[in-house]
Amino acid sequence: MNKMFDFVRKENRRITMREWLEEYRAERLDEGAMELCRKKWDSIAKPLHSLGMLEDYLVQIAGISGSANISLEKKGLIVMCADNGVVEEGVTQTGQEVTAIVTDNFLTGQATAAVLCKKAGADIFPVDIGVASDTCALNRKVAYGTKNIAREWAMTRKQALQALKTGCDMVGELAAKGYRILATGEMGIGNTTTSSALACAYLHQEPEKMTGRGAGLSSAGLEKKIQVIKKALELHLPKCRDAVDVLAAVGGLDIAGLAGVFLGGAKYRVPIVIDGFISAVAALTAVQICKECRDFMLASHISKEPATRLVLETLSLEAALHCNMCLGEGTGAVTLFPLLDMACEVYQKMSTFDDISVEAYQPLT
Ligand SMILES: Cc1cc2ncn([C@H]3O[C@H](COP(=O)(O)O)[C@@H](O)[C@H]3O)c2cc1C
Ligand SMILES: O=C(O)c1cccnc1
Repeated sequence: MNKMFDFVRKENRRITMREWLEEYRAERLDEGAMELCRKKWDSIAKPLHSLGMLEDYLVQIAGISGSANISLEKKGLIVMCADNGVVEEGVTQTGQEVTAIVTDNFLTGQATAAVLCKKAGADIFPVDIGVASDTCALNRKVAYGTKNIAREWAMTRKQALQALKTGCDMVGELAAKGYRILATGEMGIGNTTTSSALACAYLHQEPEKMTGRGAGLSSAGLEKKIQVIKKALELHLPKCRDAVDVLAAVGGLDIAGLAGVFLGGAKYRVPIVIDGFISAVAALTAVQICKECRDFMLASHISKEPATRLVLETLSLEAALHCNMCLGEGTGAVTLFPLLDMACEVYQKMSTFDDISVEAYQPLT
């Protein structure tokens, strides 16, 4: 047994983090439930497939939950909050202390995602998975921030695995409490830098193409950010053996936690909504670890960060919203909730062709 890995209790026996990952199994979509859902849509008194992607989202949700009887009553947003050591390279417009302030604001209702959640009827679950100071969020701290990727690995492989498991377990806990759909969000100054680094590594792209201005970086700052990502990739990638190593080397605890949430979606049959660029990179990370978990993801919007399209294309996922948003926190993902609720209302409540008189649908002569 490798002493490097922590012991955790599972099913009355002790398994290592590594064994946890090896034992992880994604469920498969329920084709029967999807077919029933499609048939129900086609029976509703409206032109066929006229709600377009809204119908497709619900078909996918039926496949994920394993039932054509869809309910989105209980909705939640998991926000993974963590600091990123690379901030000391000057790759962001604001300082690291903003992470803790916004993290606390999720619970007081002052952060943007909290306002949107309230309006959308969703509960918000901020998780402190690695903020550099103590916060009021749910304490699942793996470390007080990561190391600077321009100099060393962001975290150890063990920490990356712990963060993955933390995210996966969160989905299990919320599924047990009746949550039927979960959105993903993050708060971590500097995490567009780590996201771009991961996207470059997984998609074999150059930083120039995959790097944007994050939360409002100057042109000089953007050039610096690209050079920092280049340096980190050159320094660490040759030593990485797999996707978890890449995550540990140039990622962050926020992204690792979210990747775990995506793995959890496929394990516990819960639809997980992708937010913007950072969340999409976490989804990509999860798919590098287990490709089947992709079927349990719903894309919400296309972030303004330039690499988002390529990441979503790689995942073969289409997003309904094109709002030019670039805020993070889960704001784009939560914005999809009211649309899904409206689709659900039509799906559950509208008359079918069988219910109504067919003559009413005959053209007037
Ligand atoms: C006040 C404030 C609130 C935020 N809420 C989300 N982000 C977003 O910006 C950060 C990523 O951008 P970068 O890599 O440039 O730091 C993340 O924390 C993200 O969620 C915020 C950023 C700021 C400044
Ligand atoms: O798309 C995102 O996730 C994003 C973009 C900029 C800043 N924060 C988040």
